[in-house]
Amino acid sequence: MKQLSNILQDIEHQLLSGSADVSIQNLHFDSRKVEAGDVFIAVPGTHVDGHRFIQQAIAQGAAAVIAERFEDVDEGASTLVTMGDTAGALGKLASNYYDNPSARLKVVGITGTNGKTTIATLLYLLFKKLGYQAGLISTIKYYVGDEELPATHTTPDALQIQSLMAKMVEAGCEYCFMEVSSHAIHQERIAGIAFDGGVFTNLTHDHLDYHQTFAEYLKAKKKFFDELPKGAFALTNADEKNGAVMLQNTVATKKAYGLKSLADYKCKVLEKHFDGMLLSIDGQEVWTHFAGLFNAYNLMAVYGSALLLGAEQELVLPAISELKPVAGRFEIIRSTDGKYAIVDYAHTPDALKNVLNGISEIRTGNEQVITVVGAGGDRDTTKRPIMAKEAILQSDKVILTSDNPRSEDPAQIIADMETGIEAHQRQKVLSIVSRKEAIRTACMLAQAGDIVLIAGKGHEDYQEIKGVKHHFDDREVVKEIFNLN
Ligand SMILES: CC(=O)N[C@H]1[C@@H](OP(=O)(O)OP(=O)(O)OC[C@H]2O[C@@H](n3ccc(=O)[nH]c3=O)[C@H](O)[C@@H]2O)O[C@H](CO)[C@@H](O)[C@@H]1O[C@H](C)C(=O)N[C@@H](C)C(=O)N[C@H](CCC(=O)O)C(=O)O
Ligand SMILES: Nc1ncnc2c1ncn2[C@@H]1O[C@H](COP(=O)(O)OP(=O)(O)OP(=O)(O)O)[C@@H](O)[C@H]1O
Ligand SMILES: N[C@H](CCC[C@H](N)C(=O)O)C(=O)O
Ligand SMILES: [Mg+2]
Repeated sequence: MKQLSNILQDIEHQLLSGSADVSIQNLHFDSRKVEAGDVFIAVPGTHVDGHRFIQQAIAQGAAAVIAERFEDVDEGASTLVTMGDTAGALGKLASNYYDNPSARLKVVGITGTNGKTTIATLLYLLFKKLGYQAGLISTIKYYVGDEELPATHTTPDALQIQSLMAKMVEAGCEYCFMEVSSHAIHQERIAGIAFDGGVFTNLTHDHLDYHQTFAEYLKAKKKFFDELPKGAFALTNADEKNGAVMLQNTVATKKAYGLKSLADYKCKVLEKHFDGMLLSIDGQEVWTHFAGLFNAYNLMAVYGSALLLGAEQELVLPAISELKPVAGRFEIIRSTDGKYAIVDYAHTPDALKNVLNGISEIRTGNEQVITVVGAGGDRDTTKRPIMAKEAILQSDKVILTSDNPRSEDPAQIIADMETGIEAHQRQKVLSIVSRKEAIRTACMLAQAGDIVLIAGKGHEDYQEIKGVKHHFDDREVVKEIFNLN
């Protein structure tokens, strides 16, 4: 059993009352989970301040409470400790609690607006192919070696991260690949992790509801690289305008991948097809099962990271050649009469533009592109009209529909998207609130050879309407319409 003093190691704090030599059970930052013998850490949140729940945690038998301040608190039998920034300390406390698992793993964090899940998942699969045990923390799933666990967040809270990493160490993993979201950086969910590498993909419009301005969003992403330790690598996208900015103040070893600009890891696209691309990576020809130029970038991030982690090029390239697309990322479903549906998780203007670019690159003739797209409720509203605009620019027909409306009125979200449409484009657009009906209509409008892009939900197997998650899977809906299985 752990003592409170064990978890306070190397963290500046003041003991306000009680003893640090008290035995402790579990750590919690949610008072509702506190049981006798646990430690409650009060952190300021985005909705309420966790400091409001200190008395409740004490009443539930907390052995200790760690907070930035105590106001009108009757400590009872609990030890009280104060420290400057509890949100920042949470990860370190948890790391101490689990015997610093990240120091025993090679941890690579991937950040940027788009491509994180793809790169993290492909790195996990690549290192498994190379014969290592690895862990994955990503939007779709968490993996501890081969054990699959449901994902709650792209980057979960600090306690969950450290607990997952402890399980990875226990399962014999050597590597951990994790997505690092801007929310996680801003909320310090990643504090206390000993990173061995950081990867930057790109920075485009998203999450401005949370970060308010693009400059703040950029600052959050950059903080990740600013705080990487010496000895770690910082791998960036040389062709992205914010790529160099990200590494401006890092002490980590700076490296870059790219297709156009000067870079340490270089790539050329030799051939583009529906079922893959032929790439030249550092002068070596590699067939890949990925379509879309953006995936050449993702694969270069994977390749560069693998080499920086010490893997050998002659083993990495053949393994890359065997990798397959990640669930719901440019997933192609073909009907028996020759129509193509592509299910893709593009839920930002830039991702939508890129995925449509990807489709344009492989169009051979007069195929029509019909795009079905919505936008999530309770999320950045400013991206809605821009997403509609991007969809129209590269589609012959667009059906605006619902994504996850969450607490919002789906018709209003569609109306917000419609403001991005110009009068002369109106005849190209249909609005259908039911996502199933929207997909059905698109598939009916399509002729043999045509491409139906179903964007926004990718791997998701639910649709959240008025706070309730209903089972819904774009891929299942398409297969039913195409009479497959
Ligand atoms: C806006 C946001 O990011 N919120 C996250 C945040 O919660 P919060 O700050 O809002 O919590 P709060 O309700 O204000 O409560 C503050 C504190 O009081 C505590 N509390 C609260 C009530 C109580 O009775 N007792 C108590 O102790 C809470 O446990 C918390 O510690 O901290 C929580 C714990 O880490 C997260 O679960 C929660 O994620 C919410 C659910 C969420 O939806 N987040 C999304 C936006 C998110 O993080 N997304 C990114 C991906 C984005 C992307 O790149 O696409 C992700 O990494 O998943
Ligand atoms: N490198 C890239 N550049 C631009 N767009 C991309 C890139 N990689 C993927 N995309 C597009 O973005 C979508 C989301 O990809 P992915 O899930 O890998 O990103 P993510 O960063 O994990 O997103 P999230 O923040 O939602 O977890 C894909 O379905 C594709 O349309
Ligand atoms: N991680 C993103 C996922 C968005 C997926 C899209 N389908 C939506 O619901 O908006 C978010 O939570 O903003
Ligand atoms: Mg992701």
